[in-house]
Amino acid sequence: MYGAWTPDQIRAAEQKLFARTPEPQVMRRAAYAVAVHTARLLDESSGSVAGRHATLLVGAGNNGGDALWAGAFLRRRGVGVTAVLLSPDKAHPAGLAALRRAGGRVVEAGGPSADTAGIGAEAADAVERADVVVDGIVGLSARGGLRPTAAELVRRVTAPVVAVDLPSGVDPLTGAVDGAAVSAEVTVTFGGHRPCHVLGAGVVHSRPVEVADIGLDDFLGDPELYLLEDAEVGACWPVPSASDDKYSQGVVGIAAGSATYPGAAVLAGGAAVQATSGMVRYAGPAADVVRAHWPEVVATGSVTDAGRVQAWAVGPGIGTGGSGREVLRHVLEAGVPVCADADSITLLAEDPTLWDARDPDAPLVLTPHAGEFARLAGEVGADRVSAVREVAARFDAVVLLKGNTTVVAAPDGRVLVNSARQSWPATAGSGDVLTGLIGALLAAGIDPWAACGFASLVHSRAALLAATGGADADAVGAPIGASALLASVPDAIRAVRAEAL
Ligand SMILES: NC(=O)C1=CN([C@@H]2O[C@H](COP(=O)(O)OP(=O)(O)OC[C@H]3O[C@@H](n4cnc5c(N)ncnc54)[C@H](O)[C@@H]3O)[C@@H](O)[C@H]2O)[C@@H](O)CC1
Ligand SMILES: [K+]
Repeated sequence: MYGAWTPDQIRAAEQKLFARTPEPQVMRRAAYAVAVHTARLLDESSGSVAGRHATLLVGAGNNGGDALWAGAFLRRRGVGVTAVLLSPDKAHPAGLAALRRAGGRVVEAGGPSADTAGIGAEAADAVERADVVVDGIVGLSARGGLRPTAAELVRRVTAPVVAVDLPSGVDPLTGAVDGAAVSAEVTVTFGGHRPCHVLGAGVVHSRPVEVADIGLDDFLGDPELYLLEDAEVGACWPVPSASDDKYSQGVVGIAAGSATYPGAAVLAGGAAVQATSGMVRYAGPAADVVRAHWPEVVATGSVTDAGRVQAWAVGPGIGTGGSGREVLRHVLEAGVPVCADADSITLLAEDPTLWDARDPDAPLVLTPHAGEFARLAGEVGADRVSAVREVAARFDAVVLLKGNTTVVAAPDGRVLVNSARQSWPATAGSGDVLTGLIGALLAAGIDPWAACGFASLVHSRAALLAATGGADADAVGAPIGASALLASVPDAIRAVRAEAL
């Protein structure tokens, strides 16, 4: 897992770092990393470094300082450098002096020759002929969308962009974009990810993020967010070993579907079958249909006569009436980890006495989409991380909020996120598959918070593989249904396990 820290956490860590290493030296380290990645991008995109032209978009603070120092380093590589100052009187003095000493040009964004859009001729020309642009407009102190001049300059950029710390125009904390924002070919950040690199539109605007070491690691503390890596999911995914048998990997019970809606039971049960080698029990009125699709599932007509299980997944398609409520109550009383999804969440929101049925020692996982979350705890709002963290603590449950970026909060405040990169999982029945994956991992004894993260990563990977026919993340895809997603689960598990080798 790797972490993402908020601007406040980063600033606090930087203050501790500056007690040991002078700030100007830290900035030069940061700027040098920016210069290295800018030279690499120049080489990749225009075939050479020396003789090429880099244009720096320089804001009023230290983000601009990084860009100016990076420009000075690029000058040593024979790159022509022009700094476009958005706030000439506030541009970082030392960085400006360093760039000038190194033979860089400095122009104002506006100035007397400004056109109707407020852009001066020299600035327009610098953006026009850039082979690469370094975005030093704003970083950790960004507030709101880009200001008009910055937005107009960014609109005119056609060359590839290296974003310093984060793409300007993206909210550092939520990743939200309100109006214009830089789209970077690469983002160079310092010490660790920021939330905006992994949340909302920020994921797309940041593209790959390179984390430069500026000596911050010792001072960062626990991150605001954790991110899973494929390799660790692959390393932890339960697979049978010599000493295993059909019981030892955990038996999961699936309480889903109804006679009228058997599909959810087939998808959730199938996902549990594909996820691990443990036995899968199904309990509910869709037993015949489930048996027909998955003969390995041990199916019974009701939860009351289902055998022992190590975990339950309950909810999809059970309905929000009396029978669904009794199924949920029985499962909550079973005293094993429960993944409650779909109708279960609506039932829990409508009937608070159901919480009393819960065995206090048995972990509960809730997997709402935004609508179910709202029923349970009100509208999510822009800061999804804080909302999910608060609800997880309130209900003493692991809460997985579905979305393009899935947010998983544990009752103790730990939050992990998984970005689906594209939106292929947004299809009917997709949630039923996720529930089956989570249930199987809970039965295998995986920590509920981690189980949600692992399942979410494999689920989004399966969707991508199904949509692109097994190609890589940026390949062209086609819309999929949940059955295709389910069919790609084994490929997704193989893919992440292969990364672990
Ligand atoms: N303190 C340090 O020495 C270090 C800081 N670092 C750099 O410093 C940056 C933080 O610098 P600062 O805190 O000085 O502030 P920024 O450089 O992030 O922002 C500068 C100014 O831009 C203006 N601004 C805010 N929102 C804007 C928007 N939407 N559009 C246009 N302008 C906007 C504000 O006046 C703000 O003070 C980091 O992102 C990082 O790049 C790194 O070099 C690491 C070392
Ligand atoms: K920036």
